[in-house]
Amino acid sequence: MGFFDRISEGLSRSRQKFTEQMNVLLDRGPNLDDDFWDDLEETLILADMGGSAASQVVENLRDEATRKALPDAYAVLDRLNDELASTFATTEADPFGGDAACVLFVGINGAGKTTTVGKLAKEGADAGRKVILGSADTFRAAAIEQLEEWSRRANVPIVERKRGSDPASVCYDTIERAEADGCDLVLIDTAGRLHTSDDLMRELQKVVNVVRKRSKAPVYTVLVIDATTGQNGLSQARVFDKALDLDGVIVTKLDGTAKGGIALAVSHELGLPIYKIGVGEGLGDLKDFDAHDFARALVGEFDEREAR
Ligand SMILES: Nc1nc2c(ncn2[C@@H]2O[C@H](COP(=O)(O)OP(=O)(O)OP(=O)(O)O)[C@@H](O)[C@H]2O)c(=O)[nH]1
Repeated sequence: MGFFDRISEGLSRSRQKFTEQMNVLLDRGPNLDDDFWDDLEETLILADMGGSAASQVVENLRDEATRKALPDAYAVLDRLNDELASTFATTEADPFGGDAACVLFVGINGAGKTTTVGKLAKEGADAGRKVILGSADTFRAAAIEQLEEWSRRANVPIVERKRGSDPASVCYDTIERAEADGCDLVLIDTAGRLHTSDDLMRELQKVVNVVRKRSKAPVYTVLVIDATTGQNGLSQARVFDKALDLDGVIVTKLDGTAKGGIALAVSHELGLPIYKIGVGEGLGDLKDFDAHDFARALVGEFDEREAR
């Protein structure tokens, strides 16, 4: 299955929900009155795209329509994909682009951090990079074993300490070993924690600070969000970003959720790029993020001529 088809299949539930709302909107005819714009904004919000992104998208389309570039609702919906795509935050710096990088994965319990680290280890090793894993999730014994298993699958080394060790010191050791062995991609898994737990967030700040001070390679702090948590993902992102000054986001479990719009909400509101998306549990189920493909998979393709 091709790349776009895989994302498209994953986002089919999000798309179905969106299309149903869109059909209700179009049943009223193609006039661009106030009700149309209000309903379009509501449709975007219902698709979990967040109030900030939804109002920006509607404002831009409304501006274009006023300039007569978009004469009716069919033309507006035909433009929607491009407008959504351009609402995602972008960046030049890509931790997985090939340059040396030290990447810390943070997020709530079960978001998919360990699985994502494992998939990235394999992807990096297959691309000929010298990868090393750090298991700074010293809280859950199973997490250490899980990461060990991924290190075997990807055939990359792992630095680990016994359960209960200080996570910051595991990071320190991982970076030392990476530098000694000439590794150019350091992937560090951290323990899942609720963003509402102040103590655990402070512990994570310490871990991030140690890594930022110690690593010679650029450090990226990446939030892993489970798409199925919907708007809660936006609350998580706000708190993690405030505490850690995030660099970007990876959105997992986009397969089978109707809440794929959360990727846009987080990226737009916090100005964070989406580095990758997870569309399944398997090794090959982590995809590069492409805003146009994502928007197309999220809302479907509206054919203006067909609708007329
Ligand atoms: N369907 C689906 N499942 C995923 C995806 N990514 C991860 N998972 C599953 O989500 C579950 C939790 O993943 P983990 O990687 O253990 O999550 P974690 O964030 O490391 O969890 P903690 O260590 O508790 O913080 C596992 O069953 C994974 O297989 C994805 O993109 N799609």
